[in-house]
Amino acid sequence: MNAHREAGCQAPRDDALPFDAALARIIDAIRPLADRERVPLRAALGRILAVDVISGVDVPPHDNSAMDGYALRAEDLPAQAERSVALRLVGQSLAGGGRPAAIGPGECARITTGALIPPGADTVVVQEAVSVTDARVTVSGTQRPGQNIRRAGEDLARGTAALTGGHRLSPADLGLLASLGCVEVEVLRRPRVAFLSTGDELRGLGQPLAEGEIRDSNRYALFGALARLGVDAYDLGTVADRPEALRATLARAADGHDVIISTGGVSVGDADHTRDVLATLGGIDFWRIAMRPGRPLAFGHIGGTLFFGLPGNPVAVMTSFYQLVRPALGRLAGGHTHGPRRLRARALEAIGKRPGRTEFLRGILQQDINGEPCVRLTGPQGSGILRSMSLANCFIVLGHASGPVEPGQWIDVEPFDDCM
Ligand SMILES: Nc1nc2c(c(=O)[nH]1)N[C@H]1C(S)=C(S)[C@@H](COP(=O)(O)OP(=O)(O)OC[C@H]3O[C@@H](n4cnc5c(N)ncnc54)[C@H](O)[C@@H]3O)O[C@H]1N2
Ligand code: MOO
Ligand SMILES: [Mg+2]
Repeated sequence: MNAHREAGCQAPRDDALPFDAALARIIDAIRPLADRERVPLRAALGRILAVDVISGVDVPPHDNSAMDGYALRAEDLPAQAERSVALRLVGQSLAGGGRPAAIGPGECARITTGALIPPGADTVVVQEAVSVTDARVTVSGTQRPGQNIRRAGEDLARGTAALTGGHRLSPADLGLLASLGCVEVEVLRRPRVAFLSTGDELRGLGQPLAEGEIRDSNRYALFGALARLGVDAYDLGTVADRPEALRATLARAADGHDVIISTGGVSVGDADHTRDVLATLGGIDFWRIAMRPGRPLAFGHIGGTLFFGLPGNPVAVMTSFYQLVRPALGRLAGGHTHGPRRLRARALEAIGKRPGRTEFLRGILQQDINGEPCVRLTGPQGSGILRSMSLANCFIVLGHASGPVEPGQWIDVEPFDDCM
C-alpha cells in the first residue's frame, strides 16, 4: 500500500505529470499494429488501409459528356458571338449505348451525360442553348471550344495512387474503390480493447439498488466511445473492490487484448486497488497528471498489453478517454493521426482557473451575432456531472500555465467530432 494512504494524508501535489508530457509518454510507449486482413469493400468502412491502392484503370475510363446536348466539332462554331450556324444531326450517343459513329464537318450528334464522345467531336453544347428543326441544330457563337467534356483519367489516372496506406476509409473512399473495381480491401487489424468497471457500489441495469449503490454508467459511456472509434471492444463487466478479483480479471484480459481500460479505484482511497494490482501484474509508467478532470490515471502495461486505469468519476472517464486514450488507440491502430482540432472562441463568461494544470471544461460553441465563435460552459463542471458532457459540443481547453478567464477573452476550444 502507498505510504500516503497509510498515513491518511494528502498525496503530494507536485509529482503530477504535465498533460503534454503524459500524452507524449503514452504515445511513445505505443508501437502501431501491423497485422493485415482482407475484407469485403463494405466491411472496410472506417478501417485503415494497409497498403497504397494504385489505380489499374483510368477514372473515368473514357472521354465523356458532362451534359445532355449535342456533340460537335469546335471548328464548326461561329467565330463571332452574334452569329449562328446550323449543323446536320447525324447520330446519337447515349450513356451505356456503345461506341458512337464519327461525325464529320458541319455535323453533330445527340449526346447524353456520361455518353462517349463521337470520334471527330470535341465540344458539347447543352440542349438549352440550341434550337432544333428538321434534323438541323442551330448553335450560336457564344460556346467555348472543348467545353462540357470530361477527360479519361481526369478523376484518377491509371498508375497513380488512389489512396495511401494508413488512410482511414470514408464513405467517399468506398465509392472511389468501387469505381476502380475493388471487391476486397487490405486493411490493418483492429485493436482489441477490453474494458471494465471497478467498484463495490456499482450495479448493472435491471439489478435492484440498495442504499449507497449506483448504476455502473461508465461501461456504457466507454462502450459508446470505443464503438465510435471502430476498435474491437470487449466488455469485461463490473469487478468488486477486491485486489484478488481485479488481479484475476486483469491477468485473464491481458491475454488476447492489446489494451485494457478500467475505471475507478486509481486514487488514494481505502478501496482503490488498481495501482497496486497493476504494479504486481506488470508495471506503472505514471499515475498522476496535472489535468482536470482526470488527475489520477494509472498508465502502464501487463506483459505486452497496454493498461489505462481511468479514474471513476464519469466525466473524468470521458475526458481522459478522449484526451489520452483516443490518441493512443489512434496510434496503435496504425493510421495517419492528426492532433486535436483546436479553434479559438470568445468566452461568454468568466471561468476560474489556476496555473499548474490543464483543464478541460465542457462547453457549447456557437456563433455570435457577428458570426464570430463564442463559447459558454454547459453549467456545473463537477467531474461527477455527466450531463456537463452530454450537453456539450466542445471541450474548452485551458492550458497548463493559464490563469482565470475574463468574459470576452479568446480561449481554445476543441469541437467534438462524430466520434464523440
Ligand atoms: N484524497 C483524495 N481524494 C481524491 C483525489 C485525491 O487526489 N485525493 N482525487 C479525486 C479525483 S480528482 C478523482 S477523479 C477520484 C478518482 O477516484 P477513483 O479512480 O479512485 O474512483 P472511485 O473512488 O472508484 O470512484 C470515484 C467516483 O466515481 C464513481 N464511479 C466509479 N465508477 C463508476 C461507474 N462505473 N459508473 C458510475 N460512477 C462510477 C464512484 O461511485 C465515485 O463517486 O478520486 C477523487 N478523490
Ligand atoms: O480528476 Mo478528478 O477527475 O477531477 O474528478
Ligand atoms: Mg477512489
